[in-house]
Amino acid sequence: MRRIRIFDTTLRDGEQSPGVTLTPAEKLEIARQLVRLRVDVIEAGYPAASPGDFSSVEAISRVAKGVTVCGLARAVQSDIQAAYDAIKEADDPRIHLFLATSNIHMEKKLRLTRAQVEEQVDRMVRFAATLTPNVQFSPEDGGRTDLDFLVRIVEIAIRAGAKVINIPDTVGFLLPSEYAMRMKHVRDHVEFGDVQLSAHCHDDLGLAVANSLAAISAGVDQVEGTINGIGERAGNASLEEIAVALSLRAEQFGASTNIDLSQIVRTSRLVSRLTGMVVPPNKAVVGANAFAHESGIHQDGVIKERTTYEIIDPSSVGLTENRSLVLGKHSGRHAFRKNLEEMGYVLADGDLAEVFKRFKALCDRKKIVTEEDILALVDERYHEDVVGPYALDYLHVSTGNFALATATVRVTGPDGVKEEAAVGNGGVEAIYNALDRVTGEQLELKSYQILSVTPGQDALGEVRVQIAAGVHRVAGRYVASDVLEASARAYLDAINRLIYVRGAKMTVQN
Ligand SMILES: CC(=O)SCCNC(=O)CCNC(=O)[C@H](O)C(C)(C)COP(=O)(O)OP(=O)(O)OC[C@H]1O[C@@H](n2cnc3c(N)ncnc32)[C@H](O)[C@@H]1OP(=O)(O)O
Ligand SMILES: CC(C)C(=O)C(=O)O
Repeated sequence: MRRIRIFDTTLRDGEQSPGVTLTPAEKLEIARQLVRLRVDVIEAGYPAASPGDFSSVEAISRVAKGVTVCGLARAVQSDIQAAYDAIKEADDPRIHLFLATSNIHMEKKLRLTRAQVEEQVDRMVRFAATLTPNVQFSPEDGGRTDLDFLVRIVEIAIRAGAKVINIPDTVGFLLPSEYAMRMKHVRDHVEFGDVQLSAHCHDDLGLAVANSLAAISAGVDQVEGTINGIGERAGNASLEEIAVALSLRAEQFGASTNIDLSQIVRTSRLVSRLTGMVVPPNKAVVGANAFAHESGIHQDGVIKERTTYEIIDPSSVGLTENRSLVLGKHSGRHAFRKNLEEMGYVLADGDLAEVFKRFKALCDRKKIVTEEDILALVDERYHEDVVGPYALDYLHVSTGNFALATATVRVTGPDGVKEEAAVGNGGVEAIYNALDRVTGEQLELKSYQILSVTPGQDALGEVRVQIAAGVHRVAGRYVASDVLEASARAYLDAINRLIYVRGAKMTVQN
């Protein structure tokens, strides 16, 4: 059986989702989980994009062992050099460079002729190959590139030293049969030798996974995608869907992957929490309803025999019942550490002590502490690595059903401690008006969501917000047992990230 290599670009193309800004510590945590998931390649970011991106990719290269770590670069020397400098300590560093080859991109965006693009591909792939033997080249918008020209470009890239050729359907335009034909055509018309062929699909027509699977049937060696299908516009191919489809229908594809399917649900939840991108309930494999049966006939069938209506065994993708851990206010550090290890988290002593302290505080407020509660506490630890300029010291909200709500906040910021009060139509609006006064920011609240981390009246509430300020759109989130406190802190988190995105200094502990 052929082995398909899984190339994860959650940290690069996934982070290109509007509103998603991951901190270096959050990226590192996702990378660690991708190693547990056993992906073959982690595209860790775009090192030339910013100093923050560079240092995240560098940190991931040092920590993510046993996988290929890849950095993206335009076909320009400075991007390629930055990519190499960031990944050079990885076990297997890969430079991924791209240059658009469709007529529309060459004429309107790059303003280059075909001859110039050919020359630049040749020169830049050769340059990348002087830095590392593991060079991947992508003719961007390969899905809309003239086929003869595509063949020509692939020949040039291979001759110049590329070891992986990725043909992206950058704008998600192709149908599965067309994408498969394109892959076959390239393979049939170019001498590949041991060079790998790769697929990279976008979901503009909802066909990213179908196109990726069609490419596998057509013989590609590698597929690229993201966890939960996040990414530019409508997103990328969902890696978890591809991995499960390949596992379930291995005979039809004659292919398998190295993915540890039991890590899928955990990975999906981590990515959703850290990116703030909620997984739709009806999403295949990882949606909340993916294994829920509503109608009587289905329920009857599943009770009699699960496989009447379930083609995937939920436990195979790591979906275990939310077991209530036998952990409470009388539990000690050892039991807590052991439970965390069973969930896949191995924390350093200092981190463990911090999470344990929060766990004890939570036990005072909550009767039953579940696995989800503890995962939320662990995630919050990473979350606090964003040491932006603003921190909430004090919050008081007064609200009812027939008067304006009032909120008083005290915030430590770049100019010291400030206190403000404001009114609003509800508690949250009052808080946000007060925080706007404290920070002096002109913000537009684009979205606000409260999610219950666990069931029950004493559940932890997670608030996710998206704010816009000028050209920037960023997300913030916070988990707390009080939703008004979570609302305030999520908003401040978004403001801190906004400042980070604008290039302000941020302290991060790796
Ligand atoms: C399909 C994809 O997902 S591609 C990856 C997308 N990811 C990103 O863009 C990462 C984040 N990007 C960034 O931080 C910035 O865009 C940077 C640092 C890469 C470049 O920033 P700037 O130098 O300010 O350029 P800007 O983004 O405005 O414009 C892009 C320039 O690169 C050129 N360019 C675009 N693609 C390529 C390429 N593959 N190789 C070489 N040049 C390219 C454009 O033609 C344009 O050049 P021009 O300034 O001569 O017109
Ligand atoms: C950089 C390339 C591979 C890309 O992301 C795309 O074309 O969608």
